[in-house]
Amino acid sequence: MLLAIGERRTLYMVRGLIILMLAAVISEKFQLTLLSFVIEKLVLGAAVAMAVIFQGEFRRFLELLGQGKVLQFFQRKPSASKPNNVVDELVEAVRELSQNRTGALIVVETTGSIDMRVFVDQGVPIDGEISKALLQTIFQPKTLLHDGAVFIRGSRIISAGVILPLSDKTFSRQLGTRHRAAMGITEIVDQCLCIIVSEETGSISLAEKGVLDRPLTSSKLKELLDKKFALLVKGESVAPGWGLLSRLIGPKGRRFLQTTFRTLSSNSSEEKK
Ligand SMILES: Nc1ncnc2c1ncn2[C@@H]1O[C@H](COP(=O)(O)OP(=O)(O)OP(=O)(O)O)[C@@H](O)[C@H]1O
Repeated sequence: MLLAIGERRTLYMVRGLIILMLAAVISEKFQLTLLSFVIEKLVLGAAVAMAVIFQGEFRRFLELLGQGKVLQFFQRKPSASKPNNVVDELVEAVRELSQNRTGALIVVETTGSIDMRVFVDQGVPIDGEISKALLQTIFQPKTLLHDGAVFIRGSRIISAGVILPLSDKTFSRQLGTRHRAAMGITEIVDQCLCIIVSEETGSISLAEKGVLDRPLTSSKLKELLDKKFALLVKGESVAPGWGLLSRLIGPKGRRFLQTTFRTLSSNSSEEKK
């Protein structure tokens, strides 16, 4: 229940915690003792749950703090960017799959790392460099792995045969479960895109945040992917896991945190000298 399985869900959880904290302050102000007691316990429980959810981020934060490199925490992991050849290999594979009417479903991680527990089935680990040949091979109808989605992180194919959660939205009859699965995963996980090649028509679609952009030509797909990853590289330098916090505190808050931590880091390096 309390797994951080997507930025949007996490955002709702943090909002919930903030609402609870506000309710605690208000009930205390109006001296509603019993309500205040209950809310206080709820806030405590929620805070512990959040600490468990973000344990990875906290651990990394404390490690970097100890090393006096806390600024690194606010820098985006290089995996968010995709070198041109990765997008090229991906688009070339999609173009040929589309020409041959070979169905395909590809989940591409954008910012941060997706908690793979969000997948209904995590599929079979591959951990191979992206290549047109590998993608085409996986989606050949005679292979065992062609059913399901391929999951891409950075420049690597992490797994194949991944089963995604389906969207509950009502669809045009033209769109079957492959498209529903693409919309389902992008509805609940913000930090991914999903590329779909229809087996029936060969049409290419791109799903993001539960919305399908279709039909696309392969050159349009390349344009969209290039634009997306260029934006990510230019984007604010906040660690993926903290994208949520960053959104909550806004640009002023980010500047304040970065200045504070820059000062702290320089103080700690001076102390070392
Ligand atoms: N939940 C899912 N997660 C991952 N892949 C799925 C899922 N559901 C279906 N698929 C893939 O989609 C294929 C079935 O596609 P289906 O024909 O129902 O969808 P479609 O959207 O009409 O696609 P197409 O246009 O290619 O026919 C399955 O063989 C499987 O590979």
